[in-house]
Amino acid sequence: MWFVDSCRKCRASAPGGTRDICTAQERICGSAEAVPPVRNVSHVTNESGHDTELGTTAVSLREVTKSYPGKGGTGVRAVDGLTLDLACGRTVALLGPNGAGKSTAIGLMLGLIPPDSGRVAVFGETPERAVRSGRIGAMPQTGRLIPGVTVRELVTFVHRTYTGKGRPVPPAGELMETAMIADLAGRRADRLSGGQAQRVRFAIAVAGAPDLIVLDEPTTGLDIEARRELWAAIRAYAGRGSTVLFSTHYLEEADAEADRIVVVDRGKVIADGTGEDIKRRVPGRTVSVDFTGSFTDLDALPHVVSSEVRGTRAHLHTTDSDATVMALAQAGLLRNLEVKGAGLEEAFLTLTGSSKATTTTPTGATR
Ligand SMILES: Nc1ncnc2c1ncn2[C@@H]1O[C@H](COP(=O)(O)OP(=O)(O)OP(=O)(O)O)[C@@H](O)[C@H]1O
Repeated sequence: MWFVDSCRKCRASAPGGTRDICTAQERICGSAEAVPPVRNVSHVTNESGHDTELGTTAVSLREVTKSYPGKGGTGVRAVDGLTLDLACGRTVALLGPNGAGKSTAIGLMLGLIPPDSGRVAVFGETPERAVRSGRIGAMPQTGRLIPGVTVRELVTFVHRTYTGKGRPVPPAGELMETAMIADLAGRRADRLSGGQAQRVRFAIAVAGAPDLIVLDEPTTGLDIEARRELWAAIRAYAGRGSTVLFSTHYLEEADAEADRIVVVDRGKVIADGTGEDIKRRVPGRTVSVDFTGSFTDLDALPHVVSSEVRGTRAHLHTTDSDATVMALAQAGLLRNLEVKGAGLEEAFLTLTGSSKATTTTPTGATR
């Protein structure tokens, strides 16, 4: 059995550990699942009264692999030897192009998908046990709200399934306030806008006051205002000491909302750190010029990783801005030149090595 620094339950302490007693540690130690020890724990008490420890592991994946059968015997390796630890109390973004393995990784963490090999632990337990004990709440990518009931009826019903089960949960009214849906209480759940429905789904996901909430592309398809409102609700929840893991295609969203960004591609982690860390890893720059010609011509310029045209401005993401600028000059395209350091988007495109990767800006334009 693995144990944290010290624990009343297993009566063991890791080298250098203290004898402080912590109920959260007790829960973690109660499992036979292995999670690596984490040091320098500081405590946060969340709204539900549970101790959450910044620095203690909420989710641990060890060499996890998952393949799906494909046509003609060729399988797809969706998750490929993934090793990842998510610390309690943090907000983490899982970023990656289409088909990178984000949803599969989330399915593994939620116990919805069994791994082919490797080990998945959530708060030191199997995902299934963590889900059963109410420690994880999830908002999947798809799923309609039950028709024919009001928002209040739906949220109250889900809330009731969690009350009296040992975990303290906030009153249903407070839950609706947190999810910013109090004003929708009397509305039919199946007749809401996309953004309103997502906030109701968020309320359902947090109804059991989980310590970890997993959100699979929570803002996809929402307009700017709806995204802003959903994030206000998620942020309020995270602020109570809960761990948040979300997958997204919105790079700016990951940069703005996450303490840590984990970039996955072809089922592997290819970058991991803060938005600043990830930007620093990429020496690329953005070269912008006035442009009214063909978009595809720009991709062929030397060292251009990706390009886009917004209005009459072309923005070229390049790994060698000098060479790109020279080529633009030779092509007679050097008008109103501007050269800037790489943003997260350029970093992402360079790291995933593909200008064809589907990334989306918060304005909704997909490339
Ligand atoms: N049930 C399945 N059967 C077969 N292949 C699957 C299945 N689910 C996912 N895949 C494949 O596994 C790979 C990873 O898919 P996954 O949905 O995990 O990626 P993703 O990063 O979440 O993608 P997206 O951003 O498009 O949602 C893809 O190649 C996908 O086609």
